[in-house]
Amino acid sequence: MSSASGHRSRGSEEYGVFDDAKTYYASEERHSNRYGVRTRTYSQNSLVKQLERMGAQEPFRRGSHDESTIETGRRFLVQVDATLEILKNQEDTDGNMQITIEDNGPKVISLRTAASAGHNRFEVRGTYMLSNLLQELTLAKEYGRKQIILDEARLNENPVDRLSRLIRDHFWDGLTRRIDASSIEIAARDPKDWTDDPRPRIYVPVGAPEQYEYYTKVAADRPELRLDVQLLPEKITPELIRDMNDKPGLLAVAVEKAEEQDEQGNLVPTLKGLPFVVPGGRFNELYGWDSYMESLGLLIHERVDLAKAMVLNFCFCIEHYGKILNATRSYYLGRSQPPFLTDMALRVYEKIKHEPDSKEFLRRAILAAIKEYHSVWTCEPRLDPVTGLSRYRPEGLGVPPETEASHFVHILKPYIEKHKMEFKDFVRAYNYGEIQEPALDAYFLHDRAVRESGHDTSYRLEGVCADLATIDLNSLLFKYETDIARTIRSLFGDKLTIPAEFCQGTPYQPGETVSSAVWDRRAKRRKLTMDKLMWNEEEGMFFDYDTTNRKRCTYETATTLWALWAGLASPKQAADLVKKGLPRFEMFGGLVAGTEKSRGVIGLERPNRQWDYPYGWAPQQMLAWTGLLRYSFTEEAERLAYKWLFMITKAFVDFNGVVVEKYDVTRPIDPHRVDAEYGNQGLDFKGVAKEGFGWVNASYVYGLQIVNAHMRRALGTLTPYETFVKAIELNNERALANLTL
Ligand SMILES: OC[C@H]1O[C@H](O[C@H]2O[C@H](CO)[C@@H](O)[C@H](O)[C@H]2O)[C@H](O)[C@@H](O)[C@@H]1O
Ligand SMILES: [Ca+2]
Repeated sequence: MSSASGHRSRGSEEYGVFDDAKTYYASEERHSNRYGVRTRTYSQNSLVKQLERMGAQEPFRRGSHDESTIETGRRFLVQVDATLEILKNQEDTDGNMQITIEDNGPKVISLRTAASAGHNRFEVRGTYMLSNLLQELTLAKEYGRKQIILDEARLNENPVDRLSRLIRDHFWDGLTRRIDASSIEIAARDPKDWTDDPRPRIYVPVGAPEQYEYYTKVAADRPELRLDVQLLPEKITPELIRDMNDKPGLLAVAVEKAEEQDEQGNLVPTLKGLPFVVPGGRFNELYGWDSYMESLGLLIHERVDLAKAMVLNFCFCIEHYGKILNATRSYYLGRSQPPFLTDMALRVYEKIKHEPDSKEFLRRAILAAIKEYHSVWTCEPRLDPVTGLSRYRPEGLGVPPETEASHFVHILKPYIEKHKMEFKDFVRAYNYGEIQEPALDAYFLHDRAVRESGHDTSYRLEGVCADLATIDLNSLLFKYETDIARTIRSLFGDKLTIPAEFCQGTPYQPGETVSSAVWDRRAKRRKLTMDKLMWNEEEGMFFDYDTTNRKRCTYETATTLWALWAGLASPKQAADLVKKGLPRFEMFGGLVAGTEKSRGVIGLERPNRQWDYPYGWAPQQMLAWTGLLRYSFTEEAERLAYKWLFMITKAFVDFNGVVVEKYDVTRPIDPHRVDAEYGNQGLDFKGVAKEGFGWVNASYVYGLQIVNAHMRRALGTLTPYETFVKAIELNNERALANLTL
C-alpha cells in the first residue's frame, strides 16, 4: 500500500482495489469477466433458479471457488439496484438515505462472492461496512452499472485510509469550481440567494473588459442558462452593494487565455477560469480564509496548481475589488476575511520554486499583500489611530441578505413592533434609510465586522466587534509584516519596487522601492503594543483590546493561540499559553472556539452561537498545531491533532462517511450534530458524501502529517485518546522493566 493514499497496486493485475470511483466503476471489463467470473452475467435470481435446477442448495458453504480470494482478497458479485433496495428497506430504518448507528436494521446483509460466480455467500456486517456498501453502490449506479464485482477491501478499508483517499480523489474535485462557459451553471448556483428569481448572474469588474465580452457571448450563445451579465461601476460604494441585494450575483475572478475549437474545427482564442475550491454546503464561492486552510490540504495532496490558482484569484480580487473578499458574491463586496495571503503564497512558492515563473508569482502575491495591508487593514476605518492596532470594521448598509431569515428576528422584533410593519417591509425601509434607528446602525456595524472576522457569530464579538483590536487580526498582520520583511530581504535582494498598479491606497509612489527594515519595524511596534495592551501575565493569555473603551477584554478565545502561529509570542509567553491557556480550550474532540465561562448562559432569548462553546472549527485546530510545533510543543500538537482526527474519523465511520463544517467538540457520540444558527453544512447527501467540507478535509490531511505513525495506526482502529495513552504508558513501563543495562 503506498503511504497515505491507501492505493494498492495488485502486482500483475492492472486494477487497483482503491481506484477512484470513476476508474473503478466506469470500467466494463473489471465488472464482467476480468477476475475469472463467467462472461455471461446472471441476475442473482436467475442464478439461484439455475442452481436450484442443478440440485444445489443455498446458502453455499465457502468452497474451492473462493480459494482465489486468499491471493486477491474477497470480491462480491453484486446486483446494484436490487442490493440498494434491500439496504434501503432493511438497514436505513430512519429513511434518510444513509446507514448510521442510529438505524435499527439487522446490520447484516449476505452478498454473493465473485470467485464462486455467485454460488457462495458471505455476510457483510456492521454499520461501517454496510454504509460503505451503500456508498459504493450509489456510486456504481451513478456510473450506470447494473452489476458489479466489488472488492471487500472497499467495505472494510481502514477508515483513516478511506477518508484520506476520498478527500484526495473525490472531495477536492467535488469542491473545485472555475468560472467559464464549461461550468458557470454550477459555479453560479447560490443556495443563499433568497430572491424570487435566483437566476445565474455574474458581475464583472470594469478593469476586466475581456471577461465582460466573454460572458456576454456565453449568455447569447446559451440562452437556456439565463445568465445575466453585469458590468460593475468603477467605484463600489455601500449604496451600490445594498442595491445589488435585489440582484445578487457571482463576482468574476481570474481567467487565463486559452484556445478552443469552433464549429468548423478551427482553433479560436477563448478564456478559461482559474480554478478554486469552495467550502461546500451552501457556500459555493471563493472564500478568504477557507481558501488558505484548504490550500494546506491541497499542498499535501500535491494539488499545487489549485493552491497557486487560488493565490492568483486573490491577487485578482485585490487588484479589481480592492481586497480579498469575504467571498465572491455581490453581497460580500464590502468586506474581507482574516488575511493569510503571505503565508499561502510562500507555501505555494516553496513547492514551485524550481519553475521559471515562480519568482514572478511570488512578487505579484507580495505586492498584492502589501497593497492589501495598507489599503484595507492599516488605514481607517479598520486602523485604530491611537494604538496603531487594527480591527475588523468593513463598510456596509443595512441587514446582511445572505443569512437565514430567522437570524435577525430577535434583534429586529422590537423595531418591527414599534413601526408596526411586516418583517420584509421593515428591513427594506431600514436598509434604504427611510427609517432611522441609530442603535440598529451600531448593531449592524458590529455584525458586519463579526462576519469579516470569519467568526460569525459569537458573543465574544456581538455588539462590539468593530471596536475590537482582536488578537487574531493583529497576529495575522504581524505575520504579514514578518513574512514581507523576510521575503524582501531573502528573495528580492532587500529591494522591492512598487509598480503603479499596486500603489493606490498605499503610501508609495510608482517605482518607489521598499526594503525589509520598515516591515521589521512595523512588526516590532505591533508586538510591543500587543504585549502592553493585550497580554495578561496572570492569565497567561492574550485578549482582545477594546479600542473605544480603552480596556482589555476578558472573553477567553482560542484565537489567543494564533500568537504562536504568527511567531509573535516570546518563549515565556508561549510557555504560559500552553500551561495556562491551552487547558481551558482542550475538549474531547480538540480545541473549542471559546470557553463556556466566557460564553455565558444561553437560552431561548440568548441562543447558542456557532463560534462559541461547545463548537470547534478546523482553522482553530490547524493554526494551533502549527503554532505549537513552531515553539517545539510537539507532544501538545500531536495530542490535539489526535483528538480532532479521532472525532472526525469516528463520525465518518458511524454516520455514513459524513464530514461537516464544524463539530461539537464536547459530544463524543454525534459531534457533527450542530443546530446553532444555520445548522451544519456537509450533512445533506443521499447515499454518499461527495465533498466533505473544504477546511475540515484540509485539517484531516494536515493533521495526519502531525500525528506520529503509531497514532495514525491507533486512529485507524478508532482507539480513543485515553486508551491510546494508557497503552503507550503500559508499553513504556514494560520496556523500562525489560531494559537491561
Ligand atoms: O451565511 C452566513 C455567513 O456564512 C459565512 O460564514 C461561515 O462560513 C464561511 C465559509 O465556510 C466561513 O468562512 C465563516 O467563518 C463561517 O462563519 C460567511 O462567511 C458570512 O459572511 C455569512 O454571513
Ligand atoms: Ca438512516
